[in-house]
Amino acid sequence: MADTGKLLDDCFLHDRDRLRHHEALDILRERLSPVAGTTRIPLEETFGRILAEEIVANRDVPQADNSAVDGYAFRFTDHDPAGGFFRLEQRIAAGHPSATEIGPWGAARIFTGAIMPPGCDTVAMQEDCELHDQDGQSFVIVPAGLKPGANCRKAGEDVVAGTVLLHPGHLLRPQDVAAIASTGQAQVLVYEKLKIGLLSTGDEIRRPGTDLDAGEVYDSNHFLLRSLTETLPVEIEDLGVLKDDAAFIEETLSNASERCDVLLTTGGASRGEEDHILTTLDRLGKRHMWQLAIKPGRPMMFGQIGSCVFLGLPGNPVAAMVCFLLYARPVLSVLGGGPFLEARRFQVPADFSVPRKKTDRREFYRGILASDETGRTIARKFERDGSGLITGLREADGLIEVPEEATSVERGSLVDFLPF
Ligand SMILES: Nc1nc2c(c(=O)[nH]1)N[C@H]1C(S)=C(S)[C@@H](COP(=O)(O)OP(=O)(O)OC[C@H]3O[C@@H](n4cnc5c(N)ncnc54)[C@H](O)[C@@H]3O)O[C@H]1N2
Ligand code: MOO
Repeated sequence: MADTGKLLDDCFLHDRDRLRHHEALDILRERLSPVAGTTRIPLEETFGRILAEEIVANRDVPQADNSAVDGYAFRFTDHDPAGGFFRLEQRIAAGHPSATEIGPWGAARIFTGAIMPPGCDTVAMQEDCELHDQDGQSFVIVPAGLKPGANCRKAGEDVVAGTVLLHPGHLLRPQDVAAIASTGQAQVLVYEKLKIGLLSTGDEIRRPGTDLDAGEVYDSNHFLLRSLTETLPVEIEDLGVLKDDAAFIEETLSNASERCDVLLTTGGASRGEEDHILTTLDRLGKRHMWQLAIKPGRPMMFGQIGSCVFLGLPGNPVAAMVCFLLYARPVLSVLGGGPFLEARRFQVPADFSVPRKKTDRREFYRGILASDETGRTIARKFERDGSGLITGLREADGLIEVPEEATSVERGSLVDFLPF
């Protein structure tokens, strides 16, 4: 057997000596801050971007009291004396407000979204009303039972002028963009997209579209990580697949670190002689964390080359995805100006058991949500643990997290579920 004659400095490392999941998260949460610049862009381009300014409503929304239905507007205090019998005086469509005050026992034909005429405070739906013509005058008969202010939307009932709608660092969702639009703001200050250099490593890795020779595998991780990364506002530079050649890896990483905010690699993270990522990082920059007490994902690596953040994900696809969701996603979000997007969790009863689990490490199983016979949500475990099985990721709805101190998982006990 080939022997390098060198004892690796981590060969006796136990999980209890490795950095724990929460220690790693605490370090990342405390030490990271945004590196992205800011830019003012048109509102239509802001979906999925991270806000860099406070959004304050400079007007009431809606701007004025208006009708919520197609119907007839009247003054509520007139209802009893008029016996619900109102003279039709005006017709008001949306976008065509009337400045004329409604007369005593008078009503206005009104349409959804039209501004209430002066004096009116209540609207009856047209389906509930009857029309009546007498001596060339139209009347509307409004039934009893409406509450004062019914079917009238008040000025400012959605947003009052001066309200802070959104804070800097918010990842803009469709409803946020709509809220900004509703206040009339057309340009928004957001963070620039984070520049991410994405690269795979390994002599055996090939891009789809070419034939495979013996021992080669397709670069599924590139597509996994590209898709995961694109859920954040990023600009991806595809740095391709790096051969296991130390000099070439060093040159590529060194050049890329000058143009990218972040380098995201997959493979070569552990300590085989063919795993050059770690040694290259040590030569070019600083390694801050490596080797976590988790499964899968143990060889996860954090560092920097100059001012470029380095995230070295393991090569096994399951480990790559787990590490991306647990660590890379919050890191990329913070660097891009956003929140520390820690995985959300809820508790569900386990519909599986694990008789023996190693302590001192946190384990993440591929979890499938199902319903039991009473309709209660339960979590199943994808039965095979292999870190190379994309099938488990595909079948799963999320991850089941089992903490360090657990020695087993009993069927029926509550487990943490982290949805994808
Ligand atoms: N002696 C030890 N061996 C290994 C250890 C260890 O601690 N001691 N750790 C294992 C664990 S855990 C993991 S995870 C893997 C990850 O190590 P690397 O990041 O160095 O990954 P590679 O060796 O490059 O590849 C592992 C595996 O994944 C496949 N791979 C790599 N890149 C891709 C890609 N872009 N797309 C699809 N599949 C990819 C690769 O072919 C290997 O099968 O190391 C264990 N070994
Ligand atoms: O922990 Mo590795 O991360 O099994 O796949």
